[in-house]
This record gives sequence, C-alpha cells and structure tokens, in this order.
Amino acid sequence: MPGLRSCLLGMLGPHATPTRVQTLSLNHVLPPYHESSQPSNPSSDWKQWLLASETGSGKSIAYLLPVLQALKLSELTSAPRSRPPEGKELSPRAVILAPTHELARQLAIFAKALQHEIKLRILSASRENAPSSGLERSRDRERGMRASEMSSMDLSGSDDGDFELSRKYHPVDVVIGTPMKLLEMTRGRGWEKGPDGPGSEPVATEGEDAQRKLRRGRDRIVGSAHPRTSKGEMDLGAVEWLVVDEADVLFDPDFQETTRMLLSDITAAKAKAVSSPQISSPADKQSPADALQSSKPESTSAPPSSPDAYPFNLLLTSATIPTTLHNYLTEHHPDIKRLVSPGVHKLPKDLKLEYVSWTGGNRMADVEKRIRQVWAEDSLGAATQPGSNLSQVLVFCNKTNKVRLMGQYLEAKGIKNVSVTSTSETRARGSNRHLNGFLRVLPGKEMDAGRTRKKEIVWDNELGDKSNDSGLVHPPFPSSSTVTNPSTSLTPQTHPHVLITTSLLSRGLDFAPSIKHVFIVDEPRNVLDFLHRAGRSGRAGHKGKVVVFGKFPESGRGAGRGREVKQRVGELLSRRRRR
Ligand SMILES: Nc1ncnc2c1ncn2[C@@H]1O[C@H](COP(=O)(O)OP(=O)(O)OP(=O)(O)O)[C@@H](O)[C@H]1O
Repeated sequence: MPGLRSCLLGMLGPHATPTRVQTLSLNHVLPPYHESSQPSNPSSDWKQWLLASETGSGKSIAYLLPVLQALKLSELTSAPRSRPPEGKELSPRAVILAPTHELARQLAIFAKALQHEIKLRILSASRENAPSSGLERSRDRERGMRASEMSSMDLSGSDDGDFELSRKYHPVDVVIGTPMKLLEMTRGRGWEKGPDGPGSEPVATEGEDAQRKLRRGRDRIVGSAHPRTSKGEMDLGAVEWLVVDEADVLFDPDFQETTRMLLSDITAAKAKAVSSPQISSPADKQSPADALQSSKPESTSAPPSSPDAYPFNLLLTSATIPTTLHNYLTEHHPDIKRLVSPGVHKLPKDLKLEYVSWTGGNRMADVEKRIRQVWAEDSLGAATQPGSNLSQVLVFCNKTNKVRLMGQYLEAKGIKNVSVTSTSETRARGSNRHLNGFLRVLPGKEMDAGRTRKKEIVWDNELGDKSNDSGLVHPPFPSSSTVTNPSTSLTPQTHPHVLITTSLLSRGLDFAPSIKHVFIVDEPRNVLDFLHRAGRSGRAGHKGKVVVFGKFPESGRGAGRGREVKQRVGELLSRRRRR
C-alpha cells in the first residue's frame, strides 16, 4: 500500500531491502493490495502464523506491515465502524501483546510512525493517558476529558505527548499492551482478585526479582495494585488480528495463563458480538455501506469448534522457539504456518563475543574497569574517526538488589548510570522517558532529557559492508540507524552512558546502535535468556559485542563449568561465523 511503503522508506531509507523474516511475511502474510480492491470479508478465512527469526532482524516490521495493511484495506472496503457496545469505550480491530510496558510503548511509537500516512489510530495501553479504569480515568475527568472522548481522538500524530484532538468519531484501531494491562482494560481493574483471577497466586510484590515477575506474567507498574474498582472499558468483539510479540515469553508456562485468557476473552467477545450486534452511531445508520455490513453476519465468526480455532487472525513472533512453545503450538495450533528464518536461535552475525574472568577481588570493580576500557577504546577510535562518540554499555544483572548496588557503586566512581528494575519508580510514569538516550529513536524524534532536539545526522563510519546475513542493507544515507544519540557526545560523568537492568529489558526492546556493548555479569537463567540479553546489541546489522563475565580458568577448579558455558554460548554463533 503506497502510504505504508513511503513511511517505511522514510524510516529505513530508500535503499533498504527486506530481511529474511520480512520477505517471508511479505510473501505469506501481507494481504494483497490493488488500487481497485473490492470489499472483502476478513473473517472468511482466519489464519495463524509464527514469524521466527534472530534478535534485531526486523520482526516488528514483519508483522506490523500485514496487520496495518489489512486493517486499512478492511476500513476502505467496509461500512463505517459502529461505536463500541454500551458501557465500553474502546473496541480495537487489532491487539498486540508485548511482555513489558516499555516494549509496548516502543512498539506503539513505531507503529504510529509506520501508519502516519494511512491514518490508523494506535493506542499504547501502557502510556500515562491511555484510557483506563479507576484513578487514571478520574484524572482524565478532572482534566475535563472523558475516556470515551479520548478514544475518539485522532491518536495518530503523537507518540509521547498529548493527543491531537479531533471531534470526529475516530475509534482506536490498534491497542498495544501487556496481557495483564489489556485484561484489566477488558475485565476491569482488580479483576484478578476475584474468582476469575489467574489461580490463587499472589500478585508480585515490590522488591521481587523482575525476572520472576516476568515469568509469572505480571509486568506491573509500581503502585498499580488496586482492588477491583471498575468495569472494563474495552470491548474485544471487533478484533480481527491478535499479535503475540515475544511469543516465547508470552506462551512460557508462567505467562501462558494470562495470554490464553485474553485469547479466550476475544473469542467470547466475538461470539457475543454475533448474537448482539453493536449499536451504530446515528451517522453510521445513514451510511449506504451499512447495508453491506448488516449483510455480513459472518464478519464476526461463530464460536470456534475447537478451543484454539480462534475467530481472528493470530500472528506470533519470536526470536526463539523453545520446547515449551514448540509443544504448545503442536498441541494447540497444529495448523499454524511456521515462517522461520535460518538465524533463529542464533546470535546476530555482527555480534562479537568476549569472556572476562573475575579477578577474584571486587566484581563491581572488574565491571567498572571493563567499562572504562570500552571508553578508552572509543577514544582511540575517535583519533582515527573524528566525530565518533563514546559508546553506551548495557549491563544485565539477575537481581533487583544487584542492579541497585551496581548503580550506586558506579555512581560513586563517577560513572553516571540509569538503573531500571521492575520496581523502579521511574517505570510508574507511563512513558519510556527513563530510557531516553538508550532506546533507538526514529528519525526526527531525538530526545534528550525529555526535550526534543534538532535532528543531528552523521555518517556512520562503521557501515562499510553493504549487506549481511540477515539481508539488511546498510544505507549510505541518513536513517534511524545513522542518527547520533546526543547524549553519547556528552561525558559519562555528567550524562548516563551505562544502563543497568535485569531481564526485564531484555525482550524485544530496540536499543540504540550506540549500545555497542552488552555486559552479562550474572549467569542468565537459560540459553534463551542469554540470547535475548545479548541481542540488545548488534541489531539491524550494526556491530556489537557481548561481554560475558564469569570464572573461566584454563584448568583446576571451575574450569569444567567455564568450558561448558563457552560451549553453550558457542553453539549460538551463526554457522557462517564459525567457519
Ligand atoms: N529491512 C530493514 N533494513 C534496515 N533496518 C531494518 C530493516 N527492518 C528493520 N530494521 C531495523 O532493525 C531494528 C530492529 O528491528 P526489530 O526491533 O523489529 O527487531 P526484532 O527482530 O523484533 O528484534 P527482537 O527479537 O529483539 O525483538 C529496528 O531499528 C528497525 O528499524
């Protein structure tokens, strides 16, 4: 579709070519577009796909393009949309699930940039002013704005600030959020405390390790645990697409329960929508296309004959296919089309590996030393490449407490840093500002300390080679990947160049290419966790290095364990590189 295409080229540059997973998606998932597209019935043939490829290989575009194109096509060729049922304020046509609020927000920004010309309405459920129950809603009311009005605004133009107001009825098309947040929006705040809550498991408490929270499917914002205070305000009866991003996590046994609840809720809502059609607005009733709509009762399909024959398109994406996901798909989705790139389960090709042995003294001092070494190398490079900046370092620990201690230690040594755990206060603010300067920014959206800066473009000298294993082409033109991060030209004493976190930020987040080093200071829970952490660098064909700290003696005590770690990590290297 031309509008999507031009936004994509604006984002990636005119010479970008699809990655392997994108090619698979273009060939198998993208609905065909013709200028003279006729009204089509999207529900006649619900399908299921799995898109799997290595980290940083462009899976977001691979699923967003077909979803946005399909939504636009059905908007162009169907009757005007009816208002949500009584008491509901949102009725999206696509729902995208992400394991963390940070990822949901980043995906929403990305999706908005992609649909800029085709004008769909995208809402991040993890943002400060997303329609919600209870406290947020009363705050909105205080500002003289009802949630129903919020959903009728044109949400397309803004990504982290205020919505652009439009008084025309513009229902939200896509809602992006974590399963828990979306269940809350559907069932009402505090639903999990009731009899329909997920088991009798207690809600994660503050101070718990983020990784365990993630595993239990509860990515909660600090201070959001309220008793049941309201009915849900999102109706799921119009959903045509459900995307489960990071499906390996969201169908992990610990997350699966909430993910599958949402799938069942959509199925149930669609069955209900068939038996009690939604009430159209007066304007809709006048529309000649209404007849077309009412003559299509199958546009919301009957309840599925088997529990997992969902009445909507289901698109899963993942960088890995662990046994749990494989078994789950085999049992529940035997017909799912698996579109898998050869790089799945591998580290990105442009990611180098380094092992650093603990000295036996203070481990934090070892980390500090290696960080300073990174900057010393950068400074040497600056002599030969004028204009290059100090790179940023992403440090992964296993425990919340370790993140805090590491942050304090480095701060005391004059290394300014940002520490983020699931309980960090900054996470409660409903935006990704706490990650400013670390996440990749889209062209023209560079931020520094919350303020927009004039775009500053540099030629990225490290991009000599034109193509790579993922099929990514490095464009010799300004693009999102060649925009400097303003904070890296400042000193590490005054501006954070180090981000310390847990596995919380290891899934799906698209970090800036200036994050050239990922430090893994604690042994990850498993090889997949390692892959996801490491994959925050070396993205989209950029160079990166993963530094694994541990005990790696050549012989004696611990040598066997060290060798085992190296062997397991070595198996993740792409075949081409091992040759
Ligand atoms: N065809 C392309 N050419 C150049 N850059 C691309 C292309 N497709 C995507 N990118 C860029 O690659 C980066 C990584 O994309 P994305 O976050 O979608 O990767 P991913 O496969 O979802 O990674 P992860 O598994 O970590 O979630 C983004 O900045 C995106 O803009």
